[in-house]
Amino acid sequence: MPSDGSSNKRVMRWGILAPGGIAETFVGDLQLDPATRGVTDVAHRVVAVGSASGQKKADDFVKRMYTTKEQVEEAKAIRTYGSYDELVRDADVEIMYIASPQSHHYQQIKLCLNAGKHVLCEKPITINAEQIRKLSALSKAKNLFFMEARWTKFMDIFREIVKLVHEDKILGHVYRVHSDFGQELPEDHRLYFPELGGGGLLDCGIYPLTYLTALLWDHPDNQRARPRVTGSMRISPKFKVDEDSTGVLQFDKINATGILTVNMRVDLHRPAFHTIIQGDKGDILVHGTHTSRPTAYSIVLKGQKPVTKEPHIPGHGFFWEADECARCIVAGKLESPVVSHEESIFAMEIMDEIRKQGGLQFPEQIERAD
Ligand SMILES: NC(=O)C1=CN([C@@H]2O[C@H](COP(=O)(O)OP(=O)(O)OC[C@H]3O[C@@H](n4cnc5c(N)ncnc54)[C@H](OP(=O)(O)O)[C@@H]3O)[C@@H](O)[C@H]2O)C=CC1
Ligand SMILES: O=C1OC[C@@H](O)[C@H](O)[C@H]1O
Repeated sequence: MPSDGSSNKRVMRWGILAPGGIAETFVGDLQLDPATRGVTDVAHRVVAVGSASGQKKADDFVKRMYTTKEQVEEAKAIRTYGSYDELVRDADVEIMYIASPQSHHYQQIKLCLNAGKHVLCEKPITINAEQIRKLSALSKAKNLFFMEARWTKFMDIFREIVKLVHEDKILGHVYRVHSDFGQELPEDHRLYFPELGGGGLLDCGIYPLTYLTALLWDHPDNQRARPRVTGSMRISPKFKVDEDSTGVLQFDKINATGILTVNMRVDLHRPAFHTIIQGDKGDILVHGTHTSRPTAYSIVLKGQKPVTKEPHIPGHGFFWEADECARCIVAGKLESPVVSHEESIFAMEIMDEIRKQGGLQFPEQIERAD
């Protein structure tokens, strides 16, 4: 069956800008039949792919991603381009998925919005808060939907954990959330290049920050009151990016502390948990190879046997954010309440503050917001 399934569904027509590593995972998820996740109202179809490295790279991407007999048939209708300027002029594309390094997001989001396309852009949305503030205003002026691809927030398991804490209050008063992202990376990885917006904080720190934001900043009693922030960074003298960063967020209104840690030299979280939520009744430990993709959680209440839950994830998990984009666009919404512009701006303000205290500045050409 083609990925758009039955004709009753609203099929969103996607353009893929920068077909690299993560674009493969994203398109792989778009190809899954929505019925496998119980979705019947929306579906997805890639209609165009554009690579700045040449049309051949876009062609190769399509060949690699569309391999079954039905997919090969579907791929015949996909247009490929050797530049982003040509891609954004494709009149059939409704929404653009931007999958380039963060250094390029600001300019490319502007390109897409100015061409009249809705936008889903990979995380971290920009290099700093000034850039995302400007993009938020531009998307509203253009009447276009725009969202940071903070996919973790759309996962069923993530929503389940937040519900247990906020609505069911199973941990009682939450005093502390500590979330970590550690991964050992080779020194030729893009995260070792400041001109690509490298370093641990922006690229991986966004996930621990997502947990702190959902659980504490968005706690019903906190009402998005701003935390006090203390930041610390160990910047590599050789690579000029942060290899290890910490942010401590004090939420005085709810008497709670959020701690985010990130590291590019050691896999801190394997095989244990990466996030611990601690209340006066016990803890929730969140597991998964990556903090971005929680796969299980354990509830450890005082005096009770720990209980571990591991819900089935029917794919990688990117399709949920894609479904949200489709539904918002159909409903005429310019942003999603799940990853709002306010939340993306808040995250970049926290990152700015940690970088200020830690002493990390990126090259001027990627910090500018003009
Ligand atoms: N949601 C998630 O789980 C993940 C998200 N990400 C995010 O996705 C984005 C892309 O990451 P990833 O796929 O690993 O990146 P890649 O290194 O695979 O690059 C992706 C594409 O970006 C363009 N690109 C790469 N290097 C450069 C450069 N030096 N200058 C200009 N353009 C470049 C190329 O596009 P072209 O072919 O057009 O030249 C390339 O195909 C990042 O923002 C990252 O944070 C990354 C991993 C996981
Ligand atoms: O978003 C991400 O998640 C997985 C990591 O390996 C990657 O560096 C990061 O960009």
